[in-house]
Amino acid sequence: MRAGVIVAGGRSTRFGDSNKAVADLAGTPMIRRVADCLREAVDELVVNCREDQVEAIDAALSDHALDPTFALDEDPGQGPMAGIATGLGAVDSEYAAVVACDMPFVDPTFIDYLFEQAASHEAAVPRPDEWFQTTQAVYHAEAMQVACRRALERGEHKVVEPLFDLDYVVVEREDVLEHTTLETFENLNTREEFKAAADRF
Ligand SMILES: Nc1nc2c(ncn2[C@@H]2O[C@H](COP(=O)(O)OP(=O)(O)OP(=O)(O)O)[C@@H](O)[C@H]2O)c(=O)[nH]1
Ligand SMILES: [Mg+2]
Repeated sequence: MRAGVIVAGGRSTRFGDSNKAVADLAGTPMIRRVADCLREAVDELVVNCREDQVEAIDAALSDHALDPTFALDEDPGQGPMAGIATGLGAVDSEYAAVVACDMPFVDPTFIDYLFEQAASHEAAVPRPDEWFQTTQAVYHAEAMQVACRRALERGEHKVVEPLFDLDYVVVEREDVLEHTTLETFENLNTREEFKAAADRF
């Protein structure tokens, strides 16, 4: 069993006043596009968000084959790492792919590859450039959850911080490019980026 966790508890400030997770992207809410991609790679789906987002996200994912469950931020606005921990706390599977709600081009074959790489380790995290792509990575759910909670207790909010407590595999650029394209990491933040991306579906 493999899980997917979509992290969607952000405030979408660069997008304006509305929740970008459910914003229309070429006729489909963005988060539904992410769930559709994950459907090819996982058996269960958890959506992490704030309580006030549930109704709209649930509607955006209505009748989805993965039948998502929600994991709500108790203390909203603590950043993506807190959301990752909350989401991972709700999965049944040993390993979970964490994907941000604003990555509508996520490549399921690459997610498969990350699951393979994470096996017998505690995480597989792509590093296509100088940054770790911690919101498109596969984690041992329990181990990462514990590491996130520890990092938060230390007052750390950077998502790389819990990695250093884990046995993690780095999927370097060359390896990334052998299995997918950089489009998989593209994340949409502004209305302009939405408009430009919509033309590609
Ligand atoms: N649970 C949770 N998720 C978050 C939080 N902040 C960001 N995220 C999620 O992390 C991912 C990447 O974050 P951003 O691209 O910065 O999204 P955002 O924070 O909603 O948008 P901006 O306000 O424009 O930065 C998105 O999937 C967000 O939903 C948070 O405080 N809590
Ligand atoms: Mg943000």
